[in-house]
Amino acid sequence: MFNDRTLLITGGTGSFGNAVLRRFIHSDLREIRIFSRDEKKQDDMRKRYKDPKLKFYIGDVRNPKSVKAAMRGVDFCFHAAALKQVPSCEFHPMEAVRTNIIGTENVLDAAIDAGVKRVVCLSTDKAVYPINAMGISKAMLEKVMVATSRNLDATDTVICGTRYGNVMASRGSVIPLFVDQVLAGQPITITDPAMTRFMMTLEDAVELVLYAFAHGRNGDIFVQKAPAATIKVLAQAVLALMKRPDHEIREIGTRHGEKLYESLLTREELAAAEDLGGYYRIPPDGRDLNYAKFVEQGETSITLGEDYNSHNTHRLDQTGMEELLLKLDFMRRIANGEQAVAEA
Ligand SMILES: O=c1ccn([C@@H]2O[C@H](COP(=O)(O)OP(=O)(O)O[C@H]3O[C@H](CO)[C@H](O)[C@H](O)[C@H]3O)[C@@H](O)[C@H]2O)c(=O)[nH]1
Repeated sequence: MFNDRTLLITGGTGSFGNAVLRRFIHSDLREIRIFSRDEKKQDDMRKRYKDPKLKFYIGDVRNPKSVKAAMRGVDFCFHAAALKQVPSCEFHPMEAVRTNIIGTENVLDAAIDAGVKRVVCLSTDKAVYPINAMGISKAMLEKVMVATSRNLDATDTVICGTRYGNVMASRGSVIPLFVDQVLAGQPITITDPAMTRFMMTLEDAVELVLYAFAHGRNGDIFVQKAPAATIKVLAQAVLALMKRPDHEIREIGTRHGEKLYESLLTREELAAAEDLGGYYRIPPDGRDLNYAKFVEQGETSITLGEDYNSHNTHRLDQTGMEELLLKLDFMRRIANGEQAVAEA
């Protein structure tokens, strides 16, 4: 699939980078470059994989020089470096601007200059109708990606993107939190029982990026269709698997910057998207900067439909949620009464 080429993963020490490595360390890639700021995590990875194919680059997407140096000789790039925490971006929005927006510009510029063949940028459902600084900065990442992709005809580079929802049981997320609360004998805290979230595994996220890698044209954004569940059903499913169905559940209310449901496609995008079965392809807007088209003429089709969101997608009941949870190694261990640590 990779044909003896070199892959660079920005933010490669995170859970996505690790999932890619678990899958492709023994593939036909010649070299995998891990680019991140985190010396300690790079060292842990070096020890864990012990593979000469892996090369480590200390750097920061905010620093164009460091990105440029790592990009030389690269064929493919997965751009996963980001500030992802909603609260920290909310209090430090300019940090999100520097990493998620300017950092993306730096990565794309360096990739184009280095003649990288394919770049896939990772975004999130929180970028759709964004209400918090993290989502807004990721929406701008997408805009930077699409705008840059318009000018690539004379180059060898294709850049596209993916959007995915919450990764189930990632470290610091709600599933390991519920598990810890049960094990500590504390009530499970749920924000709003009716709140819904898309449910995706880390492997789903890797699949989606590979799909984009294989099929993406300039400016495309790919979305995976995914089921969703209410937080109440999620809590009940976790308790059932831990054989503690009567454990106390406490409602704490919606947190700052949080939505009742997440959207993966706006209705405007859904009207233009290509349905590929398990995925949607959102093509870039092919119009040029002709203000008459933007300002004086409209389209009626887009006002009729709905967006694609975690309220109107396939809804899991408790049994479905339990089945999905059991696909996670972490949750299988917990259900067996073993100790387990959530994915980084
Ligand atoms: O004590 C809690 C904590 C969370 N939730 C609910 O569980 C769902 C998922 O919450 P997570 O904290 O697991 O995930 P978020 O959707 O809030 O976002 C998380 O994933 C994002 C990436 O998409 C960012 O990394 C973000 O900072 C991180 O919190 C939400 O509906 C939330 O309201 C509860 O019911 N109880």
